[in-house]
Amino acid sequence: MNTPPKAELHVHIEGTLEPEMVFALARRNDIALPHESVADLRAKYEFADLQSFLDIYYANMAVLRTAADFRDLAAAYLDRCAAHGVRHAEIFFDPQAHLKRGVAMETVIGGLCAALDDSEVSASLILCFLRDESAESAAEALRLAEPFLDRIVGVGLDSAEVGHPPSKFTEVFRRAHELGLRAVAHAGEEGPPEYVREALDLLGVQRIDHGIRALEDPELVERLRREQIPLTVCPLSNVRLGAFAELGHHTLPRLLEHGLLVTVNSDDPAYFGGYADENFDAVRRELGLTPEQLRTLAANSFRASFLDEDGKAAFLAEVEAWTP
Ligand SMILES: Nc1ncnc2[nH]cnc12
Ligand SMILES: [Zn+2]
Repeated sequence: MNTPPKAELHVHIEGTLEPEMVFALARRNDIALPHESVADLRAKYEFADLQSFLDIYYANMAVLRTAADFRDLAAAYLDRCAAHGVRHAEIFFDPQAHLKRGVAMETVIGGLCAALDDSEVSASLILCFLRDESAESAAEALRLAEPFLDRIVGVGLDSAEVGHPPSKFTEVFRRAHELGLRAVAHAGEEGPPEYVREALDLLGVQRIDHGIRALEDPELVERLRREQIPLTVCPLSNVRLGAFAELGHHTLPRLLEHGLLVTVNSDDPAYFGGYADENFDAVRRELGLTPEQLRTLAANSFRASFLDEDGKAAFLAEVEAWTP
């Protein structure tokens, strides 16, 4: 599979927890699992919607206890990036899901950073707030992260979308901006186009994660085009969570035709059947994207990143030099 060098801007590190690692960490931490085998666990990865995925995603996370667990998780993801042409990664993590289980912020960030510091892949961390938890809980997570702000590039917003509009988190995003952090938010994955507008206008985000439902609102599409707001689209995720019946029905080509700054990402690759390179290959195969469109998607990923201008230029030269 030959795909261009790329950045991954939408991956949840907890979503890279492969079933084999669930079992290995359960053994290491002496945790009993309600699954007979790796195959038994994997057989449960049939999702009707976002919530049915989130239920098992949060349950599996219970095996992550120590800094070494978080290090090993991130190291496995970054090794895979290095082997498959992901040159830069901006990695989401969900600290509230760990704090709740008694795992300290320092354990989570310390473990993840041990892997980042050891990797040849350029990488940074984005702290996500869980939108189905309270705004106070999000503010507490940000407060606990303040000693580690030099290790975090930005904040994000994820988990169950419908019924949890961005407006709920205006105050904590205001605080994040005050602390000098960048901001992104999941919006328009299952939620309405209005949530995309709120994320832009109330949270001041620089990218929209998913954003696929924006297409229902022509004025919003025009704004996304005019302002070149990046969308981090996750094709295999959208199919596995039921937004599209099959990949051949995905609206990625329409987003590109509208002139939007679209990127392709994996979201939760251990659950959705493919890492970033496999998402690139799948859209090439199933949507007939041309090598030049793949090059555009890869160039967009660096343009939309939080790298500095020199960093972007160096990676963009690699994309330009790629031969299909
Ligand atoms: N696709 C997704 N949407 C919202 N929250 C998530 N957390 C992990 N994956 C997610
Ligand atoms: Zn996501």
